[in-house]
Amino acid sequence: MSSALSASALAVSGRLEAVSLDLTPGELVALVGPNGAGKSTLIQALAGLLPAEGHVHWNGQLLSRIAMAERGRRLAWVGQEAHFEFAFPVHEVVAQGRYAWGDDLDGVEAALAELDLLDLADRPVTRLSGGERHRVGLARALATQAPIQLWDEPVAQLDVRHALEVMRLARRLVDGGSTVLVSLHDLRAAYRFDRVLVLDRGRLVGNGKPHEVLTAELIGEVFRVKATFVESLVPELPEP
Ligand SMILES: Nc1ncnc2c1ncn2[C@@H]1O[C@H](COP(=O)(O)OP(=O)(O)OP(=O)(O)O)[C@@H](O)[C@H]1O
Repeated sequence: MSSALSASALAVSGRLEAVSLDLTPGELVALVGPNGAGKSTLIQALAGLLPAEGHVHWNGQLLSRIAMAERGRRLAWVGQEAHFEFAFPVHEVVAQGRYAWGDDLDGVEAALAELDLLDLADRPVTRLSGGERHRVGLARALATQAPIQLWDEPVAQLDVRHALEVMRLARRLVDGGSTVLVSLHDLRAAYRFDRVLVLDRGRLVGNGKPHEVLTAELIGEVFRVKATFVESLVPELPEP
């Protein structure tokens, strides 16, 4: 099996304990765990944004040996905080996703449309709502056209329709051969992923198919809640 991104014994002192995992092309992977479990730390370490022990390889190549611009073409990261310091218009922020490609604007318009930002394209990014800013961050990552997308809690602040659209986008990307890793707190949503990783106090305690990993027992141990499997309201996007 070819591996898009693999981590071996990835560790950050006090935050992440020797995590090893493989992310394969065409796979939609959820990362769950309680507050402080290390989800953001793991995502940042995988993206090479945080000094960490251990190794991250991209298709067998050490990520740290890959030049920055090349990394920017291969891997996109969306942080948990959608904070923008400067009042650039939304379309310019999204176009920043193209820097690693030498400033061509390929896909910027499509990314704006995908994240429902066309009407906000000229608005300074500092004058958007929290959810709108998150969508700008996602649009910028999408504009990179990087085959590995690492998204840290991308839907936590989105309304139900935009959240579903982001999940549909993630599914379309993996159907096209990309690898998408998404951290989230909604365990019901995690059930719809191809694979679930569970972090608990910096340790990877679950890695497998949702129904194998997200058992009532593990949920009880890790999240300290009682989980029961019942029918419930399921919002879905209407047929196109
Ligand atoms: N900049 C930092 N310096 C030192 N420790 C940090 C830093 N950021 C986070 N931590 C600690 O590292 C641990 C993991 O934090 P992390 O943000 O990765 O958790 P998380 O699973 O993403 O949590 P959440 O669900 O609250 O977003 C926590 O104990 C946290 O307090």
